[in-house]
Amino acid sequence: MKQMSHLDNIPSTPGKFKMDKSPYIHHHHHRLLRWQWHSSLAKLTFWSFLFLALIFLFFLKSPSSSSSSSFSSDPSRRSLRTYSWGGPAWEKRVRSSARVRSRNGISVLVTGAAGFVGTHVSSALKRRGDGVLGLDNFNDYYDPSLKRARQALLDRTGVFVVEGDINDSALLKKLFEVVAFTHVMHLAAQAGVRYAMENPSSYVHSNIAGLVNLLEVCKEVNPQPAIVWASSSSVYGLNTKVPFSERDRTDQPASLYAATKKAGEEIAHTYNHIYGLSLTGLRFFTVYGPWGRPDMAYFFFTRDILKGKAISIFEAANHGTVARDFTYIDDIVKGCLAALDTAEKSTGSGGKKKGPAQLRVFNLGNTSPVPVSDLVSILERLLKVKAKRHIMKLPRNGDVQFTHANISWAQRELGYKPTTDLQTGLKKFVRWYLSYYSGGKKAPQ
Ligand SMILES: O=C(O)[C@H]1O[C@H](OP(=O)(O)OP(=O)(O)OC[C@H]2O[C@@H](n3ccc(=O)[nH]c3=O)[C@H](O)[C@@H]2O)[C@H](O)[C@@H](O)[C@@H]1O
Repeated sequence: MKQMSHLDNIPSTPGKFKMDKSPYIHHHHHRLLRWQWHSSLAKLTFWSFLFLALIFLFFLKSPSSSSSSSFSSDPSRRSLRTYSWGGPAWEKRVRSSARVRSRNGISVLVTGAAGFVGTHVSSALKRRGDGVLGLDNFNDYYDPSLKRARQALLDRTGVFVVEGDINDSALLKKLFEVVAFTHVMHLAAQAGVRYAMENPSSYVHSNIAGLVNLLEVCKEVNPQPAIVWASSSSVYGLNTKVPFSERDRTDQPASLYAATKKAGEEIAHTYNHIYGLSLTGLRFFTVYGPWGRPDMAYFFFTRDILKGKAISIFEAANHGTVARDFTYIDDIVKGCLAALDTAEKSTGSGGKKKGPAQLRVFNLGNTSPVPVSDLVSILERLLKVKAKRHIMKLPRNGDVQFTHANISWAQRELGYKPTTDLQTGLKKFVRWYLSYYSGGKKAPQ
C-alpha cells in the first residue's frame, strides 16, 4: 500500500551484522567486531524509535475516533491524508450544524461545501434557517488555502464542514445516523474541462465512483433524502443547436469531464428508477464570482493581467469566436435553493422503491454568451491594466467553441431568472479578488 511507502526504506533486518572477511583488516578483527556490534545496536535503537514515533503520530491524528483514508489515484497531486471523524464532541458539532432553525426548514448535507458553489449555497441555506452540514475532502486540485478560507467563512456562519471523501461509505453512513437529512446538495466533484487530460482517474474517482457511493448510501437510509446535484453545460458537447435545451442530445461529450457528468445523469436515472430516489441534476454554465475557482479562466486571467504575464485567448478555426454563457454565482445559488425547495420526497425506503419518484435536469445559465476576448476587455477596464493577449487556436483539450443556455424549463419549474450580467458580476469578483489577495496572501500560482 502507498501509505507504507515511507517505511519501505527501513531495512528488513535493522542493523544486520555484516562480517568482513577481508584479510587486510583481519588484524583489527576484534575491535572491528565490537565496533560493528555497537553500531548495529545504535541502528536498531534508531529505527525502533522512528517506528514507534510514526505509530505515535498516527494515533495522535485520530483521537478516540474512527478514521478512514482516502487514496487518490494520483498521489503525486493529492496529499495523502488520514481523515479522522467520530466521537461525542464531533457528533455534537454535526448535529448542531444540521439543526433546522426556521419553520418548514430543511436539513441539507452539502458535499463539496468548501468549494466555490458549495460555500455560497451552504451559507445561503444557513442564512435562511435551514440546517446545513458540509463535507469536503480539501484536495489540492487548486490552492487548498482558499478552501480553508471558505471553511473559516462558513464556520463563522455556523456551518461545520466535515473533512472527508464521498467515497468513504462508513463516514456517509455515520452522518446519516447522526442526522436524518431531508436533502443532499451534492456539489463535490472533480471539476475543470482541460485537467481531465492530465489526471483522468481523478474524474472517475469523484464524479463516478464517488457519486455511486453517495447514492448507494442515500438509497439505503430511511427516510431517503431528495438529492440535487451539479451536472454541467459541458454535457452538450458537440451539440450545435443553440440555445442548448434540456431536450437536445447530450451523447457527444468533448471531454472526459463532460463524459463523467453525462454518466452521472445516467446513473441518476438508474437510482431513480430502481430505488425511488428523487434526483435533480443542474447543468451549470461557467459559474463565476467572488470566492471562485483559481483554475477558471476569468480567475487566472485576472491574476496574470495584474502580474503583467501574457494570457492565452483561444479562438476557433477561421478566427471563430470562443464564447461562454458565464453565469454569476448569486443567480446559481437561487437556482440551487429553488431546486431543493421544489424537490419532491424520495419514495423508497430501506433500499426498496415504493412508487415513482421525481427525476429532473435543468440548465442554469445566463442566456447571453460572451466571447472570451470580451471577458478580457471587461477585466482590463476593471483592473485598469492592459492585458498581454496571446491569441491561439483552441487546443484539442476538450473545450467546446461556445455554450448558450435555454433556461425556460428552469424558469417555469424553479422560477429561475438570472439578473447579473458579466460586467456587473466581474466587478464584484474583482473587488473580492483585490481585497482577498491584498492581505499579504499569495495569489495562486
Ligand atoms: O459550464 C460548465 O459546465 C463548466 O464551466 C467551466 O468550464 P469552462 O467553460 O471551460 O470555463 P473556463 O475554464 O473558465 O474557460 C472559459 C473560457 O475561456 C477559454 N480559455 C480558457 C483558458 C485559457 O487559457 N484561454 C481561454 O481562452 C475556454 O476555452 C473557455 O471558452 C468550469 O471550469 C467547469 O467545471 C464547468 O463544468
